[in-house]
Amino acid sequence: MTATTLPLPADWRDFLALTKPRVMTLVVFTGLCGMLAAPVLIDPILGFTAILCIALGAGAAGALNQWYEADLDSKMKRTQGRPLPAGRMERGSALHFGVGLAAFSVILMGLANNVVAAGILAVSILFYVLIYTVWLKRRTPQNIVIGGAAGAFPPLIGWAAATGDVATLPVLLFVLVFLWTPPHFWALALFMKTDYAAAGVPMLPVVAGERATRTQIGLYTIPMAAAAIAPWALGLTGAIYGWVAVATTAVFAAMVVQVATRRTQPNDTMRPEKRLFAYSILYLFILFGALVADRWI
Ligand code: HEM
Ligand SMILES: CC(C)=CCC/C(C)=C/CC/C(C)=C/COP(=O)(O)OP(=O)(O)O
Repeated sequence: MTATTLPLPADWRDFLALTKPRVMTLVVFTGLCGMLAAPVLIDPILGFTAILCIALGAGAAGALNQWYEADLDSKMKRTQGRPLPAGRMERGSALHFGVGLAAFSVILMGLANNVVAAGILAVSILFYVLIYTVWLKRRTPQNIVIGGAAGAFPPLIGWAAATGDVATLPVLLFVLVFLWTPPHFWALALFMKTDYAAAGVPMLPVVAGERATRTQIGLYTIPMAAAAIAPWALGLTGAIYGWVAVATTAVFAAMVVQVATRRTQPNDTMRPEKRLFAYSILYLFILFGALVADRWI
C-alpha cells in the first residue's frame, strides 16, 4: 500500500472542524450578549470562563452530532469533506473528543460559575445530540422546530452565569432564537433541498414541498418579529435596542415576504432564499449587539 492510499491522520484542524466553528460563533456571541445584558457585572475571569464553557460545550455538541451522523454527512455534498466521512478520523476519536469536551465544559462551568448555568449548558448539549440529532432529525420535518431549542439556550446560559438565575429578558431571547431558527434553516433547506433528498433526511422542502416551506417561513416570522420587539415593548430594554429591532426586523420581514410569495423558475439560482439565509445570521448578530449597546451606553 502506498502512502497516498492510507487514510490521512487527523490533526488539530480536523478536531476543530468537528466543533462546527463557524456556526458556533453566533451561538457563542448570543451567549456573550446574554451575559453582558444581565444587570450584574460578572468578574472578567469568570465571564471569560463562562464564554469558554459555552464554546466548548457547543463544540462538543457539534462533534457528537458529526460522530452520530457520519453516514448522512457522507451523502451530502456540503458535508462530505468533514473529517469522518472523508476518512481522516476514526469514529471513536470523535466520540471520545465530544464526550470529554462536553463533560469538561459542564463541570468547569459548574465549578467556576454556578449550577444553573452548568445545568442549562448540559440540557442544551443533550438536546442537540439526543433530541435533535438522534431522535428527530431522521424522523420528522419538525426536527428543527423542536430541536432548534438547543441553539436558543446560550443567552440564558450567559445570563445565568452572571446572575445565577433566569429572568424574563433572557427567556424572551430564548423565544426569539427559537422562532428565528425555522426561517433561518428553511431558507437554506430550500436551496439545499437536493442534498437533503439525496441523504434521505425529511427536511420540510423534501417532505412537504417548496410551497409549504415558503408559507411556514412566513408564518414563523410573525411571532419571531413580535419576540424581537417584545423586550423593548415590555420596557426591558431602551430605545437603542428598540429602534434597531424595528429596523432590522422590517428588513427581515421584507425578505421573507419575497421568499414566501415566490415560485421557483426553471434553473432558479435561489438568490432571495440565499439572501434571506445570509441576512438571518447578520440579523441576530446586530440584534444581540444592539442589546448590549443598549445596556452599556
Ligand atoms: C436546529 C437548528 C439549526 C439548524 C438545523 C441549522 C442549520 C444550519 C446549516 C445546515 C448551516 C450551513 C452550515 C454549513 O455550511 O456547514 C447553518 C449555518 C449557520 N448557522 Fe444554523 N442552524 C440551526 C440553528 C442555528 C443557531 C441556533 C445558530 C446561532 C444562534 C445558527 C447559526 C448559524 C451560522 C452563524 C451559520 C453560518 C456558518 C457559516 O458561515 O458557514 N444556526 N445552519
Ligand atoms: C450551547 C450549545 C450546546 C449549543 C448547541 C448549539 C446548536 C444546537 C446549534 C445548532 C446549530 C447547528 C449546528 C445546526 C446544524 O444542524 P445539523 O446538525 O442538521 O447540520 P449539519 O447538516 O451541518 O450537520
